[in-house]
Amino acid sequence: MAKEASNGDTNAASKPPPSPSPLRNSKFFQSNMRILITGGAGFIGSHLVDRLMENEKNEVIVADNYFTGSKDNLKKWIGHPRFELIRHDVTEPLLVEVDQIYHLACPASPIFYKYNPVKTIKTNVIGTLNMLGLAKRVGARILLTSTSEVYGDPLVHPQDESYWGNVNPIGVRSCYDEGKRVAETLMFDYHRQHGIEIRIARIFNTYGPRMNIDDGRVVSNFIAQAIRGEPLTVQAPGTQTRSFCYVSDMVDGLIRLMGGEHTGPINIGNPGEFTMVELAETVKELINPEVEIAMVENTPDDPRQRKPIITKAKELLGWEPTVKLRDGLPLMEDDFRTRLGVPRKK
Ligand SMILES: NC(=O)c1ccc[n+]([C@@H]2O[C@H](COP(=O)([O-])OP(=O)(O)OC[C@H]3O[C@@H](n4cnc5c(N)ncnc54)[C@H](O)[C@@H]3O)[C@@H](O)[C@H]2O)c1
Ligand SMILES: O=c1ccn([C@@H]2O[C@H](COP(=O)(O)OP(=O)(O)O[C@H]3OC[C@@H](O)[C@H](O)[C@H]3O)[C@@H](O)[C@H]2O)c(=O)[nH]1
Repeated sequence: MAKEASNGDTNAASKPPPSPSPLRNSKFFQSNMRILITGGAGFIGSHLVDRLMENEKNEVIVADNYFTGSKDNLKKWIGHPRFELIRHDVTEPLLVEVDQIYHLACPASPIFYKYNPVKTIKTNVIGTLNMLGLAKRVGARILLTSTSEVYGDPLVHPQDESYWGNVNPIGVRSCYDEGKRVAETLMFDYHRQHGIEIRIARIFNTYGPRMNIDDGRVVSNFIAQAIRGEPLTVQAPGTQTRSFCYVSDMVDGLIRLMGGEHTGPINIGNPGEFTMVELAETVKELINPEVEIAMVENTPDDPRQRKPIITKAKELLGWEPTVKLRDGLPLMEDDFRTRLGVPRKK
């Protein structure tokens, strides 16, 4: 006779072992890639979530403290069986079983990263250490979204990945640019010392729908100002340059980098280079020819020029941007008009 099981079921020993849960056979458990995105409620992160969720084999977990991000950016996925959202600050350890980690968590707009500089550097250093610790523990591949700001105020122009940069270590931007430089160092030390699979993207200025309206970055400022009919605030001298990448191109580059064989660092950005006066004139022409352009005071240590060389991305990832600034700006305008409640004039 079968030995009585503790639950009183005398037939327990003769039955096949119970399957852990009937959900095992549902779609949820058939995923073959479990992906953590830190900072996934932010601008780039939420677009990355959208793209990764399109693949039914992916299960996506977002960890975000909502400092500059919002649940609103993820509302279409909340409740989806392949999606989880965790309120979590990366300066604290996190344990989740994942195969890949996209580590984006960090405020990106200068006004936000300068707001609490000690927290920004903690996020970059302790946050990256925690995510590397997680990658080591569960054997995950980890991608860091580093930045063109590691080149500082570059003395070499345009910039390729071999340039070591010109960064002020004690300036008001250092919490971010030195923070990201340490984060890159940690990535390579974990790779060399512990064999962790790492990927580093050096992202150049990215724009698109879902940027915070009062984010403070130049493209979101100019578009919101043009829609509201306010002067476009060009920070002096206006001859400083940036190269702007549309967010869908950026997400494509990040996914290719994660899926490829190269650690990086690899520049991901659009080499089209514009002065801030040129950008203001383009926004004025496309969105509101009536607005004025006003020259205002700049902030310390503003890099004077920035343009990526993307030969590595082209050759190693088969990636290059496809959306020109003139095509991307109207797509962002639509989103800003909807959120500001200001429809286009007929
Ligand atoms: N957008 C760009 O032009 C650009 C350029 C270079 C690099 N990057 C990098 O890409 C990443 C994403 O940038 P973004 O433009 O989407 O910025 P964002 O501010 O919209 O998103 C950052 C996200 O990280 C979250 N976050 C911040 N600190 C956190 C913490 N301690 N713990 C958990 N979550 C935290 C925020 O709440 C937000 O959701 C950042 O790492 C940024 O440095 C962006
Ligand atoms: O209203 C504005 C805002 C900004 N600017 C100028 O526009 C340029 C770009 O400034 P942003 O604040 O958009 O961004 P920055 O290029 O300085 O930094 C960004 O670079 C790369 C990323 O890591 C970050 O997203 C962010 O730090 C600067 O020269 C700034 O002086 C204006 O002329 N007017």
